[in-house]
Amino acid sequence: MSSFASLRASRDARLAPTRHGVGSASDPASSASGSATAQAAGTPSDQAVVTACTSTSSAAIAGTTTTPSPATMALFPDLAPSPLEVRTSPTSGRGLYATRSITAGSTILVTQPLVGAVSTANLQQTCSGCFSASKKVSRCAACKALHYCSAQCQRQDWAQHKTECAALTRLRGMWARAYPDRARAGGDWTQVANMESHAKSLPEADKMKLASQVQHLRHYLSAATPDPEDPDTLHPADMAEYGFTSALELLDMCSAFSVNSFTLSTGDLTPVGVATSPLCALFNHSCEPNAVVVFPRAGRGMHVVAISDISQGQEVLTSYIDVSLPYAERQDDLLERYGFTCACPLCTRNADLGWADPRWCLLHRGCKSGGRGRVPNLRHDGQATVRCSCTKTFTVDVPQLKNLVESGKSVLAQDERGTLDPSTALSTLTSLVPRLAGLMPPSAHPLLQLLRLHALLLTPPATAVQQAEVATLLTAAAQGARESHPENHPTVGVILATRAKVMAMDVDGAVGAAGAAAVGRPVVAPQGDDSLGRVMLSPEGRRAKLDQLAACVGALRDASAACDLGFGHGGEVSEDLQSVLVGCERELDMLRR
Ligand SMILES: C[S@@+](CC[C@H](N)C(=O)[O-])C[C@H]1O[C@@H](n2cnc3c(N)ncnc32)[C@H](O)[C@@H]1O
Repeated sequence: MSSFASLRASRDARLAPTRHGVGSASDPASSASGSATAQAAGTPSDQAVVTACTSTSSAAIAGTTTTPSPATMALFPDLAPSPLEVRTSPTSGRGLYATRSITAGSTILVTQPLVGAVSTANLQQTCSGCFSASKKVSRCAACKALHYCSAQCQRQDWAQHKTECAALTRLRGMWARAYPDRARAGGDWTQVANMESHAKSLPEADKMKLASQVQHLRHYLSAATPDPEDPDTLHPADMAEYGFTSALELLDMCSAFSVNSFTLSTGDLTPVGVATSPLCALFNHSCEPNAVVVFPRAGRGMHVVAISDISQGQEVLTSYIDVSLPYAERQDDLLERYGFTCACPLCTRNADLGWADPRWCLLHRGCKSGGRGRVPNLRHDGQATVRCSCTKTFTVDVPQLKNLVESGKSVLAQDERGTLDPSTALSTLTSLVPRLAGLMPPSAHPLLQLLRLHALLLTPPATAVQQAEVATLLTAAAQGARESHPENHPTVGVILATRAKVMAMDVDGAVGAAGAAAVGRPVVAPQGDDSLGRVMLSPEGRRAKLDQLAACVGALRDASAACDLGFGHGGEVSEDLQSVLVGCERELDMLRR
């Protein structure tokens, strides 16, 4: 975790170059997005910032004229060895462009996040040093808030954690005194200043939310150094001490962190917090990205991986949101948090009324061409007529559909907040998932996410029947994810990896029961052990077992190939798959002899 420990020094450091004109005329972007100081002072750069923030078209539009941004390049030495350069487009501000052709699966950039923070819900099972998810973490004895997987991680994080540790310790004590019942129950500043902020163009209500965050921050910063004469009162920190001269500057900084943060995730894409990297924040967005930001190995930084071939001069685009969401939700998220309307090819396609987006469509039962129709307006009362891509129409009971979709979203929201009760959720999903699957394909929202959650709640499977059920759920999820994500997206790899590992599990003594289900064979029960402890099988059982193991090996190889491209040839998921694969191949080999 990073803190504001060196804020004052680093702000001082960044003020000098800003005053001497980092934003030169040859680099309009750096003056456009400018420094917080310049914007607050009301220089001409203000207008440029507002223009960039309210742009409504995508950087991905072919033919958009771009200009190089050498001053921004100079700010980021990590860019020098990468095949990327900063250019500015009139529609989306600065962005990163390929200086040579890049093939799918290549790691384009590796960098350490400047700031990383584990979210509250994940604090107790995630190391705040390397951000790996681990059951064996020890908490910081002083603040009792952060956890570490090793003494080494804790030592390395101490320089960052020291000030916040003091603040958290004091805040914990104050909170316990205020709520005794509840307590019993339970870088580089120049780069930061260069991040885009939308503070000035935000609607009033959003500004108020930001202002409340600023107040929290001021209290938090002062908490580490109590007033000796009044230690029980928390006074907001004097931000002038940190180099801020106006409230707007502070709003700007909080807004910039919100616009430029990334989901911090484990090697298998499980979200555990937020990370900020001013360098990675230079990537513009597309809902059909050609690159992804991943954290393939705990503690080894964030990697930007190409998921399709990128030609020289093409903009490298990542996605700021979950690309499997329907158009309306993607647009809402992007407008609310990032202040722009996306006009990427996927969003543009939504205007084609003859196209049923796999993320938001209904199955046309009995359609010979497997056609689908667009989900009607869920505010519609009663039956709605839906046109299938085969041109025929079918009807849908809208209130019933709305009810199912909303129940699904509510389960997902509980899961995101960390308030999900697993046994209640399991019983809800056992009836909800098949009902939704009768109406929509697995690629549609929220069915795709529910299939994954249902499988997760049944993992590790307790019986061979459950094992087969998990494999079936994940087979559907993988099929859905392929349709709702760009090719080679690591999410598909992670689903395939989970499925393959479940198939290879030894449940009820019947190895690869899910593999049996996958090839339509009965589960093979062992007939006992021989004198060497080897499992004995009848000839028929041996043949079935061979098929099961072959199915597992096939699934593991498919997953491995998908993860290779999605994570840039390496990472925890790929390594894990390799070790399971070696075991299954060895077993298959022995059985064949
Ligand atoms: C993380 S920053 C990306 C870098 C930014 N262009 C800059 O100059 O610093 C996010 C901001 O870039 C702009 N942006 C990113 N992708 C865009 C797109 N597809 N269309 C329009 N604006 C975009 C928006 O203003 C957004 O809030």
